[in-house]
Amino acid sequence: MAEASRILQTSLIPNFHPFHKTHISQLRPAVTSFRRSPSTNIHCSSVSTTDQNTKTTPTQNAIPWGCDIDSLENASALQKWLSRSGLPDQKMTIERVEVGERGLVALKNIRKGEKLLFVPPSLVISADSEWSCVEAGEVMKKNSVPDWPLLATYLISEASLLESSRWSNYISALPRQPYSLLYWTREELDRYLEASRIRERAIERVTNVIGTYKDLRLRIFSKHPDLFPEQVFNLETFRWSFGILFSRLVRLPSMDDKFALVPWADMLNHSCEVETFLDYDKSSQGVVFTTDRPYQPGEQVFISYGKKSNGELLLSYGFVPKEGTNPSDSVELSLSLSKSDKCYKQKLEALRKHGLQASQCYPVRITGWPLELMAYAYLAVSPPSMSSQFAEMAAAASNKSGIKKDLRYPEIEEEALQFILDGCEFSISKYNKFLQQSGSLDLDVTSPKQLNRRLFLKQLAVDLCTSERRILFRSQYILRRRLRDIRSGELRALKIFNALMAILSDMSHVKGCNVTNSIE
Ligand SMILES: C[S@@+](CC[C@H](N)C(=O)[O-])C[C@H]1O[C@@H](n2cnc3c(N)ncnc32)[C@H](O)[C@@H]1O
Repeated sequence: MAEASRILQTSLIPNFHPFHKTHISQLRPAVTSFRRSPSTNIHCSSVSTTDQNTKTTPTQNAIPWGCDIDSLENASALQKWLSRSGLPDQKMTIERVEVGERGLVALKNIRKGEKLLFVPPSLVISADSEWSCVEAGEVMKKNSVPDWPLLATYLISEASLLESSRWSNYISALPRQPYSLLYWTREELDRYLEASRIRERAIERVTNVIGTYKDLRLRIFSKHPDLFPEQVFNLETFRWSFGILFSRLVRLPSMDDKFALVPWADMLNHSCEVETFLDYDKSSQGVVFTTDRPYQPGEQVFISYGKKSNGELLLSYGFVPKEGTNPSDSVELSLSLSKSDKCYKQKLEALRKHGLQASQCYPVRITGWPLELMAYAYLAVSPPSMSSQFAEMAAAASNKSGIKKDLRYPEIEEEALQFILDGCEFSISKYNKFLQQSGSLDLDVTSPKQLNRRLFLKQLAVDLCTSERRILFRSQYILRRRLRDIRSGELRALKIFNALMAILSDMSHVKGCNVTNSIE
């Protein structure tokens, strides 16, 4: 899943908008993990988040293909089929693992810098793959459907053909219900992720999946009901196929950035320590990745799904790395212009010129915040007398390159830092509220199955919120310290100034006296 991850960090754009790039690499054990007990069998009943017309019914929820997320039976059938179909002998095998339930484990000693996998292009699913139902493929291509919706439809089409599809062994080993926020209900997102910006990202993603499905239905499926019957091509099957794409699709740089599902390679789990990624290797003519560390027999082999925050990993893959283990972790801090600002309109206009809004989100990391955020803060606090600088502040607050970002306005530095601190503290208070309440959130659940699911989702949310709050705590500490320094510096300067003034006034008093005296 090297590259699969690249795509996942982007949001799905309806109406066939193309997806952006992402990155994938690889890794090793020890780092990540959410404690998912294999015995905790969670069956999520998914419901559409926003769209009433396309709300799913319970009967639609059961996807008649795929397997339980930890099924080794189907995985070993996949392994046998791949070997028969041209996958060379492997130094890894699929096993049940601590991190990620199923994963690839070293069978032999593996050296650092060794190439692994060698999945031939004939075993890779991409937009160019042949459709078992040739007519359906032709219709999709005639309509120039972009890669993501095309692949989502392809997967459903092949899955519905069961054994008649050449991919049946692959599809049988895919999770029946991928872990992903796509499977959280709106109520669950609101309940557990209220404090985190990931909630909005998840809602947006679900909305986009629904939009994409409706678009396909309107433009294509409704015109060819024989090829795309609604019993098969419906919102629930699209939720599944997009869930699979979000958690497994990769981009292969050496294959013209082709998006692909790479059977076998997509059994590799993620760890945050590795930076190499899957790619097509021209010399061996297969999809490979190069290890960046040695592995011993029995050790799980990892890749990286890209430099993603914990929230992004939860969004696409349904897990949260252990607190403090993800160097790419960040939290979205939301800041807004004050409506009571005398220059609100002027500032908003300046922001809009650069594609920004009155409220903006910026990623804050444990190591600090971006220059863009500081520029936005300057703009938000700047007085009317600085209106001639609004344009440069707004430009620097945007993510456009080639613009000077490291602006400094010492005269409003303190206000700007206080503004960011207020934003952090407001956000922290939301996390505090959720984390304090989280113990009592599930008391009303009576069904044990539902309780399992709820506890599981809640634990993910608690892990995410704890890691996001930790970053904010750090920022709060840094901001308070800087403000204290500024203020104590100012105080010192003020004291010196006052002392000087006192001396001067004494002197003039003495002089005055002298003058008076002399006049006298
Ligand atoms: C590309 S698949 C990897 C293979 C997957 N474990 C399987 O058995 O099908 C990605 C999925 O694996 C799981 N996963 C990967 N890395 C993980 C990690 N570090 N911790 C927990 N789950 C992980 C998540 O369920 C994720 O959606």
